[in-house]
Amino acid sequence: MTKERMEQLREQIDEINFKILDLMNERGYLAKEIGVLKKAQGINRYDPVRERKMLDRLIQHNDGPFDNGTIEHIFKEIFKASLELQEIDDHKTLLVSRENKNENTVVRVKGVRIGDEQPQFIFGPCSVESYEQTRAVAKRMKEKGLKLFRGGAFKPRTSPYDFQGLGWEGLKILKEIGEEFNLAIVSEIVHPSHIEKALEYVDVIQIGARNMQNFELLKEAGRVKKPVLLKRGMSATIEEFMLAAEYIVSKGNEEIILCERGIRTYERATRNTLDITSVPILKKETHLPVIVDVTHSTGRRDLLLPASKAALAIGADGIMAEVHPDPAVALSDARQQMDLDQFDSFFEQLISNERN
Ligand SMILES: C=C(O[C@@H]1C=C(C(=O)O)C=C[C@H]1O)C(=O)O
Repeated sequence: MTKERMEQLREQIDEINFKILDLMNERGYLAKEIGVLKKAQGINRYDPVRERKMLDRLIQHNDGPFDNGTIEHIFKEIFKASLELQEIDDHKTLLVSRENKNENTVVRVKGVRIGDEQPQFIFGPCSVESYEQTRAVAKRMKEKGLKLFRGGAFKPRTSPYDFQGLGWEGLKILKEIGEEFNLAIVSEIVHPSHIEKALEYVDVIQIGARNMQNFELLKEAGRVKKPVLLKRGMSATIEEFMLAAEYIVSKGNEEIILCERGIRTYERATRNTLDITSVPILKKETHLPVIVDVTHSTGRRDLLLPASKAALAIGADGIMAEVHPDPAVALSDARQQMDLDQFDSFFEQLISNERN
């Protein structure tokens, strides 16, 4: 008997659920229409006075069993959801989003296709310190058939007393070595007014983590026809990272490589915390290639190989890492760069892992 009664009651609840659902959606359409009218008149969508009046009237009519606080709470949720519904129509689809463009963007640099099937590798010293130091790394890369060479000439350093890079002199060295070994040069540019001139020297403009929200720099990089390697800011959310890329694309340059380089957390065992799941998230949310900088994220030589394997396994389009002929005397990042022998064994193990 009680069992039957319970079934009956549940049936009634089910019916009421459907009625509430239909009424909620009917209400949603009305709220959306009000949203359109408000937008046309340029008035604020959120109207707390109207909300207060509605809540007061509802409470006056409330005969229980729910108490007034609960009714207020439930209806406030409905108002909030209606407001969100009004705003969804207004969200422009980002140009960098998969929703806007389904196929992968493939960035082509000197015959290398980044974001296509094959993973790609960008190696080189943290900073260009001299012609000889830079050339030694480039030579080793050439021997491996590698094409993408990184090297910092303009170095945004935390301390003004640390090595600031060789500047234009460094870019000249990179250009010369790039020509000698037919390598593509990836180097950071820090000032919007340098972008134009840098086109003569680099094949990929890097925008570093500290400049991810330098909006003038992003806009300038968006105005040129040159691939951009955009690093995630040290404390940037994935959404902020995507919006930084949007700045570049919105100015006309779609050739962007996103680079996850670790984020700042409380963990001190690594230099930064490699946010490995940002890779599949960015691949899903955007159509841009995503690479992982294993050097800056981990800050530890012993983690370069496992972090690289993890990055490729989770879907990264490439790996970036730092190599120096004599890391102990390097002017920047001495503790985390690989020497040439370590580089040989790192790369050998990485590609044999890829082959298997
Ligand atoms: C729908 C409106 O816009 C918003 C949503 C409300 C609602 O869901 O009832 C109420 C006030 C506004 O914050 C409106 O102004 O009527």
